[in-house]
Amino acid sequence: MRIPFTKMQGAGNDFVVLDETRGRFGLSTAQYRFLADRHFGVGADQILTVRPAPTPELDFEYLIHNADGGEVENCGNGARCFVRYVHERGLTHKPTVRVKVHGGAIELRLNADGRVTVDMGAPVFDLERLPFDPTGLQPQVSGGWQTWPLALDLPAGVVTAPVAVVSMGNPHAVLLVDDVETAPVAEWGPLIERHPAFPKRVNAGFLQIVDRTQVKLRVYERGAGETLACGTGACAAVVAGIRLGLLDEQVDVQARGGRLTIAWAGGRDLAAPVLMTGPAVTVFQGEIEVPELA
Ligand SMILES: N[C@H](CCC[C@H](N)C(=O)O)C(=O)O
Repeated sequence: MRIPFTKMQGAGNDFVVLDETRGRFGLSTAQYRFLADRHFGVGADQILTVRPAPTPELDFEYLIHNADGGEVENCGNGARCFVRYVHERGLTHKPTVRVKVHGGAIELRLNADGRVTVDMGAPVFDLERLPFDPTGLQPQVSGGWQTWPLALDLPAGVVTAPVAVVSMGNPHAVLLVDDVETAPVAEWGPLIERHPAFPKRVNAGFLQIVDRTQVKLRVYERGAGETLACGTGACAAVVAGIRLGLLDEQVDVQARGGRLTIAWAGGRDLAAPVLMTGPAVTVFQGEIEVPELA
């Protein structure tokens, strides 16, 4: 099956975008994995799919599949690319669009300066909804909130990683580190991602606080490995930093692939939405022959 696609990136987190507004390709998990493969397919961290809105109050539906082919609840950098895509393709002329995602609905705005602002909705702290199973874990009080001491079984022995847990529709575990450049992302990331306390696995964020309005972040993403930026991860990290009493309400997040700005008034209202602003770039368009893969 020959499929047209658009390659996009948001702060270095890269995507294959598929237009299913006029019909579906009916791709299997293996075919999504093929599209994301950097040697045999196009190559991407996630595959984004544009579909017509399921209900009149929405403008589109937005599906996200990780590089491993699994469908997930939300993708922040992808959301910014999504709104640039639907404008560039003439699928809408509305500067702000409301989009259904697996984890709920989000609002996307294309700004005059070319950056994109996304209302990512309110963070979720309910452990069952995350989902996070705290059985056998004792929370550690930290700055008026809490972290959970995950035991990680490293070759050199067991270490404890105290993580803050929060959902942006998708699950995140945030670990404070002194220096992101020397943080054990490759070693600890996969162990946190697949830790038994996370029944649906988790995205693992490594957060360095520079000051109350600037942080550095690396994320070992569920189903994709370390990416150059993670939008929901940036939201989750800033939310955790604010709840731990370490950050102000607007924070610049420096990821390896670019800068995102996150704002959350959670110090006053935990149900406040998280607003994320950042770049969204179209890299190229193409077509690819996708083999029949069950
Ligand atoms: N790996 C994530 C999905 C993509 C999130 C990330 N690319 C973003 O920009 O939010 C998950 O499994 O929940």
